[in-house]
Amino acid sequence: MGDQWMLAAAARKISSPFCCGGSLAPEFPVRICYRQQDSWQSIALPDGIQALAAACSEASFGIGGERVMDPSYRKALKLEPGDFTTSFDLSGYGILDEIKTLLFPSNQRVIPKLYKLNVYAQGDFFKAHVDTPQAGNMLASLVVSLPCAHSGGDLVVRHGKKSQSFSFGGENSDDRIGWAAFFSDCEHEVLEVTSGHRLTLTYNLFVEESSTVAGKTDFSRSELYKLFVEAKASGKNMTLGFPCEHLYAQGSEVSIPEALKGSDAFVYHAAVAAGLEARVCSVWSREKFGDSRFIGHESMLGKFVVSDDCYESQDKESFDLSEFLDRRLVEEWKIVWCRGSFDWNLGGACASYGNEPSTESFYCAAAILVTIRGGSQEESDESEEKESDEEEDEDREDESEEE
Ligand SMILES: O=C(O)CCC(=O)C(=O)O
Ligand SMILES: [Fe+2]
Repeated sequence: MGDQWMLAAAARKISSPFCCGGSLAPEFPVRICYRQQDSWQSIALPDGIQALAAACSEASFGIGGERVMDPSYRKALKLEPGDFTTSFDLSGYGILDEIKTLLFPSNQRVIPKLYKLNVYAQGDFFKAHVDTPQAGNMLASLVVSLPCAHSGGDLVVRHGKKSQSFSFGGENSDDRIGWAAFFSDCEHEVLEVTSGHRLTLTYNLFVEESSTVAGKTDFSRSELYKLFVEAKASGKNMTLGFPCEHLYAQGSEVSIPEALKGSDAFVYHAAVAAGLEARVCSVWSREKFGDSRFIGHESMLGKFVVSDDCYESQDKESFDLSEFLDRRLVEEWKIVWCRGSFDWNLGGACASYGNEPSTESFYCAAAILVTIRGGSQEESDESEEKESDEEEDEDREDESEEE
């Protein structure tokens, strides 16, 4: 089916950002009240940063289930939310509205939870990691850099082959607030602070379940939507598969479509807007957790590809999940993958470097499956067989073209 390449091309054209940021001048000095042993101290930034730093403790991070203090990977100071209060009011500056517009095209309700205060002094940094999902509905992270003179300490966020830097330091860093938000599965790092103090508040951004408010983004203006409409009118029966660009928290307790991020949400909503049935499947490996099965079953994120079945490799050593996804799902479930060459990001970030230790929460690969119901079942079986033969041929052709 040639259409699948057109659908793939249209899906690739969706340019939904994976991060965003900005800067603003606070109307009033930002105050911080922090606990110092048995008393509380108050400072008005940018003054008092040395004393605030002295009240902080060293910041840890997670490798798998372990909490690690390793100054060669992360060197920074922290205060827990219970140990400080601040006059900085996130809702007062329109930052969340901007994040919602750019990162949440399906208009989910976003709830920020203050996570930490961090001080990065000269020579401090945080190497590449992803933010450990605190729950399935934690989709993004927000860093707010408070007024404090410093240089260096850029935040670099990566998503696939793309990368974006946010620089809060340099001139005016003592009287401006800088911020950056990104989907938490995107790898990011804080480069070394070369002078002064980089003072940040970090927030986890959660979406509220069943909070999608229709009408903000018009999905029907996209080329993808038009192709979905054509596919629906074609009378064919088939299931189109779109590998997700983002990773998703395993065991997510949020139901679709709220849990979807950026361009993945766009694909889902364009299909639904075209009157098609869309669902999300996800795949993960339990290998690192003492159970070497590849499992697919019902999840709150949506239906797994393989429903309640467990897929146990006959030969665990040679089991290749990418192969499984690419070939067996095409052969057995007749999924027509709409994508160019795709490197399944099989939760590469899972259970490795996180900002928190966790063996329970990790990210997994996901795909959006769009079902087109056209003719009768008999016709559908025939056409599916034919489709799958043709599409395998095309797949092979495509691969050889790309090589
Ligand atoms: O401070 C920043 O820009 C990012 C910090 C971070 O990645 C974290 O605390 O997990
Ligand atoms: Fe982080």
